Amino acid sequence: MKFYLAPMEGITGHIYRRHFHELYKGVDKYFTPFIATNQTFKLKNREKREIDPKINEGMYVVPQLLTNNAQQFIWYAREIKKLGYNEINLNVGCPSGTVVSKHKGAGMLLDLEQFDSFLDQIYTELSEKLTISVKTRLGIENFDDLDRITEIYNKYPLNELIVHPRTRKDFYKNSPDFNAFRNVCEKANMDIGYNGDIKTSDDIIKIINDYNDYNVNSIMIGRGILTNPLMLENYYENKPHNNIDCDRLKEFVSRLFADYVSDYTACSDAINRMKELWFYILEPFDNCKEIHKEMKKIKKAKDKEVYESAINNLFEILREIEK
Ligand SMILES: Cc1cc2nc3c(=O)[nH]c(=O)nc-3n(C[C@H](O)[C@H](O)[C@H](O)COP(=O)(O)O)c2cc1C
Repeated sequence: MKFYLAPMEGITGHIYRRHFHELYKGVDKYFTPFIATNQTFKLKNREKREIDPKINEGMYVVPQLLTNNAQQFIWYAREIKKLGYNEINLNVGCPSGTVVSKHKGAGMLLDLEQFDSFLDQIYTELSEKLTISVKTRLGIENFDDLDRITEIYNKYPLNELIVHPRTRKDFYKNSPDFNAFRNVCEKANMDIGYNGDIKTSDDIIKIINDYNDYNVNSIMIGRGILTNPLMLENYYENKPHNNIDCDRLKEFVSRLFADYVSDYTACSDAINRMKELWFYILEPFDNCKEIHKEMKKIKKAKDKEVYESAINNLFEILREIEK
């Protein structure tokens, strides 16, 4: 089984990926947060940095595109290929209202004929040796179109279909629908990846065991790794999933913060970026009053000193818990 770090806009950018890769093991592929194509046919500086081969050196990085325009997909894909990437991922999952209303992300599933013709155009015109994987939801309001969606994917030589078995309507609520996932596994003719709510080694083992008879070759993990970056090592080394290794975590968040501070003009932006990550890291400690208190301080922090003092206190508490 291969493990992928899910693309997460605003969190798993190049800084997160680099430090994660230097400090933690277990991820085979890293997906960039989506790059939205546009008619200027120009990569923004921020996007260029995200896929700069030097910045991503030593990691298998897959740039992800968000678009419903075949010509734009083709232009961006060629630019990305020129940089040395051999795989591109198409986002057919983003549930955000502004994205879906433009028939992008999960919104591509609103008009399946149009979606089919989009895939047809990119596969007809992109003659370069470039593999395309898709990260997809399985419907808009319900799973009624599931068979048709799978049929469409089956028409094209996709490298891999990474399935997040929720509808657009679900956003990230409700549980992933395993009947819908099994249905895709039964009918799809390509490699399949699973994504959604994998938080512990037991969740991983369940996917491996339950879909042993199908082409499920990868598991993509987002929030589980944000919560505990040690998650895959815990799985490989048979350690409890709440093993966090405070020293390494402290090193990780310190490096991230230092790089965000130098990346942003305002320190408060770097703090905001960290707050988002702390929300996930501290989720398992929701019932711990002392942690709540420090979390509140982090939420209010506007300058480096206040933020760092709260972090130091947090690690003292986490170390006590670790004992
Ligand atoms: C804050 C946030 C940002 C996300 N950004 C992206 C993105 O850029 N591209 C994408 O395909 N999915 C994105 N996702 C979805 C995740 O990649 C993943 O499919 C989702 O979190 C479910 O997996 P998980 O339960 O392992 O986290 C995002 C999710 C969240 C919560």
